[in-house]
Amino acid sequence: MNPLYSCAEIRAIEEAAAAALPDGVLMQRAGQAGANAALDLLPFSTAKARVLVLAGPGNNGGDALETAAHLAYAGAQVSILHFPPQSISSTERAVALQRAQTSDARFAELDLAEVAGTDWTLVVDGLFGLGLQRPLAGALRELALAVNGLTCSVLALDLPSGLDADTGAIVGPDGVAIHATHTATFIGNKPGLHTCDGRDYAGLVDVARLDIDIGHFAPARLHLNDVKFFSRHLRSRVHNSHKGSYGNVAVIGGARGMSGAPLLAARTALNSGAGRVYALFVEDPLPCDSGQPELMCRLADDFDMRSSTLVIGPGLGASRLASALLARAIASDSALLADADALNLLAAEPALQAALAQRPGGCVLTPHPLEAARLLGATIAEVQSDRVGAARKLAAKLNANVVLKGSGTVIAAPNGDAVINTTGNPALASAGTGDVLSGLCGSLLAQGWPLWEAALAGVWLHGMAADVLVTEGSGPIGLTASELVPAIRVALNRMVQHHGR
Ligand SMILES: NC(=O)C1=CN([C@@H]2O[C@H](COP(=O)(O)OP(=O)(O)OC[C@H]3O[C@@H](n4cnc5c(N)ncnc54)[C@H](OP(=O)(O)O)[C@@H]3O)[C@@H](O)[C@H]2O)[C@@H](O)CC1
Ligand SMILES: [K+]
Repeated sequence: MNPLYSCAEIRAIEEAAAAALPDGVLMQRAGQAGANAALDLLPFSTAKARVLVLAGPGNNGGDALETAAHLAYAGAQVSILHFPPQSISSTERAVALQRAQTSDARFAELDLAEVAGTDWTLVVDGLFGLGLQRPLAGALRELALAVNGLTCSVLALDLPSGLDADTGAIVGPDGVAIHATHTATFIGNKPGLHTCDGRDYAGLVDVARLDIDIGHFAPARLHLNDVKFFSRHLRSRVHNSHKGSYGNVAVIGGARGMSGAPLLAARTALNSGAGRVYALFVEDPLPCDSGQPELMCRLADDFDMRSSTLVIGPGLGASRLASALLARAIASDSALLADADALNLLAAEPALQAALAQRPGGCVLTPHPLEAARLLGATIAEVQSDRVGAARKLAAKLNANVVLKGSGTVIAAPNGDAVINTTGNPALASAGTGDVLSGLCGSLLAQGWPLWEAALAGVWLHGMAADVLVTEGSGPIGLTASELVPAIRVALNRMVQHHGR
């Protein structure tokens, strides 16, 4: 189910597979897979296609040389910009170079103006793959920038050069990477293609396993999110049920001047199926939500927390009252999700963190990178430079199911299992979308979902709703968090119709 492998794991698989195969076979297969992916992007009459192949000094360059030879044999006009190795080449790369040299591909001495000024049909990026050691600098940096200025398709072999395969961060500081429209990645899928800058730089990702025996692949601890991970909890509703069958959600937040956040979370909880939803305010409760009168607005201090799933944090503020409410919520036996200001209070109060970590039932935390950084005592840059690592660290530290939001949201469990989400788009980079996510996950918890599955499904549905709205033209520019609420309802009902029991 969509496993993701670290650089070290891919190297181990490749080594074991190569030992059982004749020399150079894996590179030949990678080159063939690269050529197949490239041909999919070329016009039917390949003779008209002008393809620029960038071949770096290592084995990624070897893949590119194999690809170039195949494309030339297929009739494309291929220009190779070749960066020979500084020291000894691998044998398979030397063979690939020979193959390219005996094909009709042209080894070109192109300057940047020619790269930028030619009407290429496709650029194939085989500069660097797993062996990138440092930021692209000098002429290579200028070349990457020139390629990024082109409007044609760009196919990255294994991964976009300049990107870290494990983290999805551009190798920096102040690094650059090739901005690919497509990536043909080899042996196994890689986390860096799906989080941080990966989603923007890798484009559409296709995995070529290179026919490696499945026995060489160890079970992965990191996956892409998949409906199969949570579909058994998608239940059709039974006729003989009532509002008490679908749980209570209490959203605790709404300090003075911040009533919108808990209302967004509460409306989402209601529209995603919770039986009763309370919007609880730190002070000055609204008499009701006129846009959603089904919600019950109350003062938080008076509320009995025992019979509801608790979503604490949206607009909670940082007052002593807010902190006391958080302490009560943590001490309760109820299912708990902490977001926004609750996370900031936690970061500021080690005693609350200790209480949370000892909570027998665990919890869900939904930090954005700044909130995660505060909880870890790190910087945002440190969190973003290893999102999966940061989410796992936080999950272990606080015994929590952590949803680290951002491009390629990471969901990590205390036991180290982690998932990167694949739905969602930049429309979600707007105010209130986090409140919607917390209300949605809280609603699933109230309906009996376990913490892990509620987090996976919540993140999936939230992103899916945004994707559908963007397809319909309501975003990504200007989509509002409120618009997600009915779209989530539709997405959830469709999923239940399709997968539910
Ligand atoms: N092994 C296999 O069987 C298979 C491997 N496969 C393919 O091989 C790829 C891995 O190959 P790889 O290990 O040779 O690394 P790769 O990414 O080509 O770069 C290393 C070279 O780059 C150099 N260099 C690094 N950073 C640099 C920088 N910033 N600026 C300038 N130079 C820099 C570095 O030199 P050095 O650091 O020593 O100076 C070295 O010369 C993998 O991603 C996949 O595509 C597939 O064919 C399947 C089978
Ligand atoms: K590459």
